[in-house]
Amino acid sequence: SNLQVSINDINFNNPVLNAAGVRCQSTTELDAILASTAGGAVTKSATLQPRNGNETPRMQSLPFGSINSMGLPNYGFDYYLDYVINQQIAGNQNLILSIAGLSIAENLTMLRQIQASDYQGLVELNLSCPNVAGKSQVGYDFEAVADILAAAFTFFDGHLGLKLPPYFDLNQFDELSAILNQYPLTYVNSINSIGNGLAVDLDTETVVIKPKAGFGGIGGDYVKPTALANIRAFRLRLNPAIKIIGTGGISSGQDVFEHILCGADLVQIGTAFGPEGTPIFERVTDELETIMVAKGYRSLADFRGKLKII
Ligand SMILES: O=C(O)c1[nH]c(=O)[nH]c(=O)c1Cl
Repeated sequence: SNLQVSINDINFNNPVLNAAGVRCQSTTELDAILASTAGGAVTKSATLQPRNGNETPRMQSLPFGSINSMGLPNYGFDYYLDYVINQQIAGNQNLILSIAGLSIAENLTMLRQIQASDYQGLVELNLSCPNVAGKSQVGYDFEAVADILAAAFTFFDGHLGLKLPPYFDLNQFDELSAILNQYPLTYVNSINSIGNGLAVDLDTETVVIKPKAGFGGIGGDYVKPTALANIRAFRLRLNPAIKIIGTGGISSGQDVFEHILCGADLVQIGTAFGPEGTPIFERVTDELETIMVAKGYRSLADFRGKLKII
């Protein structure tokens, strides 16, 4: 079967990438993803200056997923811009440069530097980091989202995607989609972790991560129903020119199939990529192909967005 996808003339051999944040902070980690079956690689969300991030323990695996409050540890914007440009020079177009400034001004500064550079690939503006103390997720402030997009598109003409937090109210999908449809966005990526969850250790009767008194973003199996709902809701509301990347709760070919059935063009794996490593990409794409063959689908377009109601 044909697993190929194109996003604005950028061709992917298969739809399965890593999600920003897991095993993608260093060039070594990013090279390993590109050397694997993954359809492409996403960089750890960058801030203008390098950051150490929050105190440890800041990520724990849980029975059905993960909890994290990493606090945006990264080697700084220049490190990642250099990497994606070098990959572009080497002929690789399947990179996504993720940025997560701590202010609207910082995000616009990074976008201006990208605009001034030779980078032609995808840019993911992360509006949904839940783990910087004192900073609420921009994605939950619709006026701030509108302000940042209005400012960005006065100068930025690259391929801009938005990484959004999960929403849980249908009126939010209506209201935010009406804003997003006003801009030439390349894609929306739903979802980021479900912010400020809590996990408990029965033996010690403590929380399991140190930052923010144990509150952190939840990922993995726990979040798949929320991810599928966000993908479906945005697909039904957004301009078809705005593609969708599905993230959240993927650890099998079936999960990928479900994300694409709900409307995803590409998908990203975060939590499950941690313990399994790069072999997950071959396993998951093989499982997806097996499902497609069993169902008689020859391409992703045969079933993308075709979830039926009953
Ligand atoms: O704490 C983090 O670094 C982090 N953790 C997440 O779960 N999502 C994000 O977007 C980020 Cl930026």
